Amino acid sequence: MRRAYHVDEIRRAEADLMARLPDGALMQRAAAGLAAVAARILRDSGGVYGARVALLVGVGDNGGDALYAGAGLARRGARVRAVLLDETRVHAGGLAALVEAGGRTADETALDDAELIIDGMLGIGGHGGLRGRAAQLARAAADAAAAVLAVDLPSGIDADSGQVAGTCVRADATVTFGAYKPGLLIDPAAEHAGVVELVDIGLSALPEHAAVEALQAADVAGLLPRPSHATDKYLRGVVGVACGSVDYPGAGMLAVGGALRGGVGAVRYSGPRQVGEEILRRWPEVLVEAELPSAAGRVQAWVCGSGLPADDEYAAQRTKQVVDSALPAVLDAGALTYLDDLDLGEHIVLTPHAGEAARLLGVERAQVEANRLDFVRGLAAELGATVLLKGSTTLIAEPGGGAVRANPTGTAALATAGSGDVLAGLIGALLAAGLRPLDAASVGAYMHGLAGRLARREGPIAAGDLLASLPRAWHNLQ
Ligand SMILES: NC(=O)C1=CN([C@@H]2O[C@H](COP(=O)(O)OP(=O)(O)OC[C@H]3O[C@@H](n4cnc5c(N)ncnc54)[C@H](O)[C@@H]3O)[C@@H](O)[C@H]2O)[C@@H](O)CC1
Ligand SMILES: Nc1ncnc2c1ncn2[C@@H]1O[C@H](COP(=O)(O)OP(=O)(O)O)[C@@H](O)[C@H]1O
Ligand SMILES: [K+]
Repeated sequence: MRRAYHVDEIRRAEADLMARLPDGALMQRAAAGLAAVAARILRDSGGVYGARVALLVGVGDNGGDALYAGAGLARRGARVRAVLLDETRVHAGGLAALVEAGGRTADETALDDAELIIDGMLGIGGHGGLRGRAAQLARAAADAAAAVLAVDLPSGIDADSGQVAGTCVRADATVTFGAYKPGLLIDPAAEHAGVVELVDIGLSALPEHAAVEALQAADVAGLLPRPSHATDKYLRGVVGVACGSVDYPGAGMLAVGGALRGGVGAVRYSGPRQVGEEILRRWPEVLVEAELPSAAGRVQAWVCGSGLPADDEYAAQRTKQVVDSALPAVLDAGALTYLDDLDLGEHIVLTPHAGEAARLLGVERAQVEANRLDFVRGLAAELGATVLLKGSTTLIAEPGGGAVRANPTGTAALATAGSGDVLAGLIGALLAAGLRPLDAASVGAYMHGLAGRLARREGPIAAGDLLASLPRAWHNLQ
């Protein structure tokens, strides 16, 4: 699991540790970790000795880290040049160490022939987007041929929210110190960080709950339902799917397809007769049941809403019956328009995209897009349900607070009609198999993204291709 903490939490943990260590020790640890990663990158392109390294050096401790790491590389024979953001404000000890090791200051032409650029302009002390010379240097780094290694985080991203306001450094790799920051897990900032490596500097006084966490492959493998030897189809779980309508039958098909790939023993379909007949033609193994959920056979969880129209009495009734069953359920798409007066709870997973979330909160879509972390937390708290906010980084929040999950497997290939229906079916199956709502939603998003990544290798994908690659995604984790 990758755990990320907010800047004020990291600062408190850092102060606790600094009080117990000699002056400057923490920066030395950070710089040593940074220099080790830089050396590894340079080794892959011909070695540290003689390599040309440019440092972008800001006015704070982020610049200090870069200078001490640069000194370490210079001692190993690298030709290190420091481009200072402000010559009147620079970490004096770091600059002295660099010069003593044979490095020197330079103007920004140092970027032109560098093999590696180390971005030490701004770390967790940064506020707002890059301005003036910092923005200019970020653009020059983007134009240069060198690989870019960010110190702690790419300069200019918002560490706490993952927002990017204006120009910001785009790194190939980031060395982050002590703990992840939410911005390293949430787009658009995460996308600017490249491969993120965590350097342990001994921070221990971090809060019990992370602000944001991201499941990794091993976590997901541990959560996937696995049938025991002596199981049967009912013990594995039965999921009910109340999706699809006469006007939108495809959404019902795709949700059923996702549910069939979610590790349950059986899928029951409840909906219009003609949609049920279509489903049976494609999947004879589905149990096609009554048109209303309350009349269907027993299930352990429901999926409802994909392909349900708004302002429709039958759709409202299907949604209400699913929620009234008090079973765990996924409410997607159309079902999100019928939430008034329903008794939601943590066991209900709502799956809005930013537009649907905006409508539920009575705000503009752009506001949600601009601060997805706050809005997913707010929506979960306000509606009293588990909320999965879809998007380039899908986020999942519980109504009682706690760590928000950020999905690490997203790919733009998923932005294709019907892909959300597959996701809803998949999460419903994981709920029926017994995963708790937060885990079902985050494992579902992880597998959905992984299936998208596998499928896109063969070319552009449609939602149906996700169904075909889900078993491969599953296999990859076993
Ligand atoms: N937190 C930790 O545990 C550790 C932190 N260290 C380093 O210290 C960094 C934090 O250092 P600082 O607190 O000095 O902060 P930074 O070095 O991130 O930034 C400091 C200064 O940049 C200026 N600034 C802020 N926003 C700006 C903007 N948008 N454009 C231009 N200038 C701007 C301000 O004058 C601010 O005081 C971390 O990111 C990390 O690199 C490490 O040295 C050691 C361990
Ligand atoms: N830029 C993106 N990068 C990664 N995933 C995305 C992006 N845009 C959308 N997605 C994902 O694609 C899926 C689209 O779902 P949704 O908006 O409900 O579409 P539909 O209703 O057509 O199925 C969601 O899982 C969402 O997280
Ligand atoms: K930085």
